[in-house]
Amino acid sequence: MKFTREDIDTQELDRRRALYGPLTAAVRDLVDATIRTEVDEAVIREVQATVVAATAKLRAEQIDGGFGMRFTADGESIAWGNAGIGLRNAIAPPLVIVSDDAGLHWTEVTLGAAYEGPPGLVHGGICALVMDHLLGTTASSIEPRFTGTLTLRYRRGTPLGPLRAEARIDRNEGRKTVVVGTLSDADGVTVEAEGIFIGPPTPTE
Ligand SMILES: CCCCCCCCCC(=O)SCCNC(=O)CCNC(=O)[C@H](O)C(C)(C)COP(=O)(O)OP(=O)(O)OC[C@H]1O[C@@H](n2cnc3c(N)ncnc32)[C@H](O)[C@@H]1OP(=O)(O)O
Repeated sequence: MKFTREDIDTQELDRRRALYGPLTAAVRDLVDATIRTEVDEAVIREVQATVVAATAKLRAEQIDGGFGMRFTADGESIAWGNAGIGLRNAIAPPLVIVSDDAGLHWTEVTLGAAYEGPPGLVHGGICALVMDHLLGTTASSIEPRFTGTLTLRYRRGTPLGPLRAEARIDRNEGRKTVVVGTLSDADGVTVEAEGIFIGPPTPTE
């Protein structure tokens, strides 16, 4: 697994956020526009050439493989390639997860055309991505946990549009943390989730 330390201060972190965040948002918008455009063929071909040229510019200098998980000297995590929350990942919705003192974790997100499965509904795998990340973050609120088993019950279709997901720890059993949660639209719950998240063995195990 790729965990690395970035020797940068908060000011530099903010500068990079301000640089890459808008690029990612523009690419995300491009994905949505690509799905929904009705412009004529000549414009499609022109845009394709423009996008190919832009991609070639970005490829002029690249890292090998994925972005990995980086940490600043202050312990702040930089998971910018992450498929759920990555600041530099246009595939990511992106999720912004918040929590309260009572242990509730939640995220409010709008999923558009790029996340469609059945017509007008969110793809089941995308629901799983949202719930895996939210429940995993909840499980990892004290120490890191990996998904062992994720169980989802799709109660009804999840419409594209604004959604809210919530999670809380149900119980801890040694290295295992069981987390439960829901995904909802304005009319109520669409998906129920339960996850068993496993931590690394303690040195004595
Ligand atoms: C930190 C920042 C926030 C991060 C948020 C992250 C959110 C996203 C989370 C993810 O998506 S993680 C990526 C998807 N998951 C993986 O890739 C995990 C792949 N699997 C593994 O690495 C290992 O199989 C795992 C760490 C889950 C367990 O391996 P171990 O060798 O440590 O388990 P072990 O066999 O020692 O079993 C320990 C306990 O866990 C139980 N267990 C093991 N695997 C399990 C499993 N898959 N499901 C349920 N329980 C499991 C096992 O029965 C046992 O229970 P008991 O202690 O009660 O006997």
